[in-house]
Amino acid sequence: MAYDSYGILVIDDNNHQLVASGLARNALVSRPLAARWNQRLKKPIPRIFILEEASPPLTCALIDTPGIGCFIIFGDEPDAALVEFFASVDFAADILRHLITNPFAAMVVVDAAGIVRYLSPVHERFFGIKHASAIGRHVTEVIENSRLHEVVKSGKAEVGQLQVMNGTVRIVNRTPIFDRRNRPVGAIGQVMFKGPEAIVQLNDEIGRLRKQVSFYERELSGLRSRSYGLEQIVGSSEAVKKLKADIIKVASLDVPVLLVGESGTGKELVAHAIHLLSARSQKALVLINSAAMPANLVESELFGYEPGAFTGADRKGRQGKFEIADQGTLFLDEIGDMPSEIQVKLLRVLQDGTFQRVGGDQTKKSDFRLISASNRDFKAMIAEGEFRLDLFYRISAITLRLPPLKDRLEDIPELANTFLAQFSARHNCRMKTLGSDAISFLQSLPWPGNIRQLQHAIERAAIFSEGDIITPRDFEFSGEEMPIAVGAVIPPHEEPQRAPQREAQPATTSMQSAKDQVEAEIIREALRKFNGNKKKVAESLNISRSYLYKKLALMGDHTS
Ligand SMILES: Nc1ncnc2c1ncn2[C@@H]1O[C@H](COP(=O)(O)OP(=O)(O)OP(=O)(O)O)[C@@H](O)[C@H]1O
Repeated sequence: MAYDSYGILVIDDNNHQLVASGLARNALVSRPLAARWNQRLKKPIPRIFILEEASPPLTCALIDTPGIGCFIIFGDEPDAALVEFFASVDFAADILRHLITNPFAAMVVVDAAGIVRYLSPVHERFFGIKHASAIGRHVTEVIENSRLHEVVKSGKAEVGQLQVMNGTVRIVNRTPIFDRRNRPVGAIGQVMFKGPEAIVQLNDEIGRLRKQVSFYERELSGLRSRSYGLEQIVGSSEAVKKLKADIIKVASLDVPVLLVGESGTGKELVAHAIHLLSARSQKALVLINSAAMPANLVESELFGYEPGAFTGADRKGRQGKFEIADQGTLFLDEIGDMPSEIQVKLLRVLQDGTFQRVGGDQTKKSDFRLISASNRDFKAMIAEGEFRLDLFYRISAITLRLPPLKDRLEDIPELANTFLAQFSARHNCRMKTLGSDAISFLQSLPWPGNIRQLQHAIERAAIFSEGDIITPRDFEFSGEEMPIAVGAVIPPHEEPQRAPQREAQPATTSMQSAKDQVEAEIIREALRKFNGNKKKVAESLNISRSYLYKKLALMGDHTS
């Protein structure tokens, strides 16, 4: 059927067609419209709808007054999305009105030539221009820094851009508009007027994130350049000199090495140095901490697993640390905490280098060098049957003993200065120095947490000290803050070493409460490390279990 472009059908209550022009002269159009009009009380007619009965379907609009209906018929293809919107939302017009008059998001509409066709009232007020006076002018004459005319040309939306207008920064969205044949017909600009304070907040947030990014960049470059070589092991005491000489000797021998020493003495640092000085340095150093891992995961972590080996397993299966460490070095930290069933399996791997993945039956081989570490007493563990003697022989072909900090107090100045320099480089701040009284103070302490504890104490003092020179006072607690690790967990039968007496200080009470707080923190940390296992906590801190329970009661622990 050949259509005119438009049609009008006016019809009254008695179904008399008063006007039928254009498309409405065709009975295939007017008849179904008349039928709808006739049924309108039973089935209301939307303001805009598609007349599906016509072929092809036509878009129609209805305007009615009591007794008279006027259908306007559009010959073009119907715009399904628009018609559907108008047909299904009976407050569609209110939405449109809201969009163009919203006081918080002003709108400007330009045509394909960049001429303003509409400017919302809030925008007019903002620019101080008379109502409707912008219409017909090029957008660049009306709106400072506008790019809407460019957006029409490029056809590319610009979202969330900052635009300076009237000396104020606003966030704008610029969107090109296309007709149904995808031809650019104009563009709309939306300006967020609500809450300029939100922009200030956003700016602050961006500034904060930028700082954070640059902090992590510095951290990362520090990590990358960190060679973990011998030079990382700070100290010139005889004990450290001997340790370094031993590391050089054992590194080139391709045999297992066991590192023993209290927590925080630098066992991991030494493992890195041995690996870097060995013939395997170009391959991976794979780290695994048996204590930090739930017992049921140790096996799959070490040996890997086949697809579907257990619930929650990766569908593709996964390589274990042994496989990953092939040709390289495996650092097994806290080996003393390894469950006994895994000890047997580890022994087999160390004997012939073969193993099977969990859930698999294929024998795999890996050639790695084992460095293991522990702060536990192997003699006692073997005597109690907690650690296999045959495994101990296998892992300890060479044993290096790391000296505790209390045996090398002369290294404290060098270590402390290194930590201060690292701290200032990491946080991009001026380096503080330690006064000689602060150094003697640090040298008077027992350091059960060894170098890690010293490092934390130095960093804390660097943060909290007021001046550029750190004094002994800066290692005391401030307000509710934890004091630095002045004391330690001191077994009940031992007397703490006394810190130098300082002026105007309620010495006894503050030292006692400092000691209590330090003990509490160290106990809490150990509880976290050993998942609340009090036997292990007591062992690792070298205190009796009854003393631990007493302390927990004082700390208000109700799990004891
Ligand atoms: N000689 C040293 N020179 C400089 N830094 C050191 C030295 N020894 C240890 N550290 C630092 O002290 C911290 C603890 O060291 P590390 O983790 O190697 O100790 P660890 O003996 O493996 O401890 P744990 O038994 O608790 O795992 C690390 O930040 C490390 O860089």
